[in-house]
Amino acid sequence: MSAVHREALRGLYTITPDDMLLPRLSAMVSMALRGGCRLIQYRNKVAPAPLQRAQAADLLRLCRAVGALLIVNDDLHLALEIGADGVHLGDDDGDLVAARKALGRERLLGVSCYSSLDRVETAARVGADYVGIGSVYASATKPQAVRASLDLLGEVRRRFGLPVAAIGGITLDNAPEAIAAGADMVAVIGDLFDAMDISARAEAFQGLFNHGMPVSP
Ligand SMILES: Cc1ncc(COP(=O)(O)OP(=O)(O)O)c(N)n1
Ligand SMILES: Cc1ncsc1CCOP(=O)(O)O
Ligand SMILES: [Mg+2]
Repeated sequence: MSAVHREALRGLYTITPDDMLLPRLSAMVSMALRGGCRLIQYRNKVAPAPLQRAQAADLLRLCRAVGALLIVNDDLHLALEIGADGVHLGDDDGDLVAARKALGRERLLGVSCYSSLDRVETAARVGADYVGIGSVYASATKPQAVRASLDLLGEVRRRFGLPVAAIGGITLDNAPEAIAAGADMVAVIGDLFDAMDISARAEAFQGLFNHGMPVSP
């Protein structure tokens, strides 16, 4: 993994909300980038494939302009097709070994591990670049998600040395607790994109990593 990639695996990890409008989604992600976020995941569970492709390509353009990384959720082929910086795969999203091979060493592979140390072990064995742990808190975006304990964040970090993204119900209020427990990244949808000022909220999340305290409310 390059130094640039390693550096990006700390801080706010912006995950996109389901949105059927390309300009609106791009405008929202631009605000997160303006707030200093340098890691974006394109996740859209409702858009048809052609719109997904167009949205992901536009987000990649925005990320490239500021030196941020774009990870595509679920879809290795889309990630490779647009030349994204990596893919994030869960339990049902395809073979991890094949994905690692197709991505090469330069592009990132993120793996959802839920609350399972066995899955973290598998992710480490196949050469994942980071793991997602959660849902750490109750998530309005994905209420049915399995829950993971805060303690697991630190345990995964200590035992496997892989960057850990805490996900699920993360807010500006509870993120310090997740970071103190061992999260290298906080992966956020709702509390970022529901904010009145998305840039300010992104900056506040980033500030938790830079100074240990939010920059602004
Ligand atoms: C950083 C991060 N961690 C976990 C997930 C969840 O992935 P998955 O379990 O495949 O669920 P969906 O996101 O596809 O609904 C994630 N996307 N990102
Ligand atoms: C994709 C995913 N996986 C577990 S919770 C979740 C959704 C996270 O969204 P939010 O930050 O709004 O809880
Ligand atoms: Mg998935």
